[in-house]
Amino acid sequence: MRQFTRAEVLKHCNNKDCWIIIGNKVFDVTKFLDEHPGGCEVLLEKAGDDRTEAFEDVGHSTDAREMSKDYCIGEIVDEEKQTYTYDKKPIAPTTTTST
Ligand code: HEM
Repeated sequence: MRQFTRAEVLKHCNNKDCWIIIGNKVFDVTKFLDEHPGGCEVLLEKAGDDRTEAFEDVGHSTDAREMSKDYCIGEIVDEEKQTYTYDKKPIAPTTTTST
């Protein structure tokens, strides 16, 4: 898989050339701008940036996650990989404690 630095991805930040980062993967969503059910604005407003939290906050469907694979062009270089908040959550919580 091709590797990119975050600085490199940030250069692709307009409607003719729009990349975003989700979960340390790099997506070229230029051709997807007109097709995104959530609109092109949300993709363009922080084009070139890390959109992991926003992507997760929307609660994208499994279909959406599958669809994103078509646009994946590589990943972030190892030195710049992030640990996201969802990485820290337990995968299968066995108890639900509310305080
Ligand atoms: C490659 C990346 C992405 C793909 C393939 C994708 C795909 C989709 C799809 C298929 C939907 C329809 C609902 C669903 O199936 O979940 C959707 C809705 C939406 N997406 Fe994305 N999305 C991407 C990135 C993003 C990002 C970065 C944002 C940033 C906020 C975003 C915001 C939204 C919003 C606001 C909706 C509308 C939700 C609604 O109206 O209920 N998406 N997206």
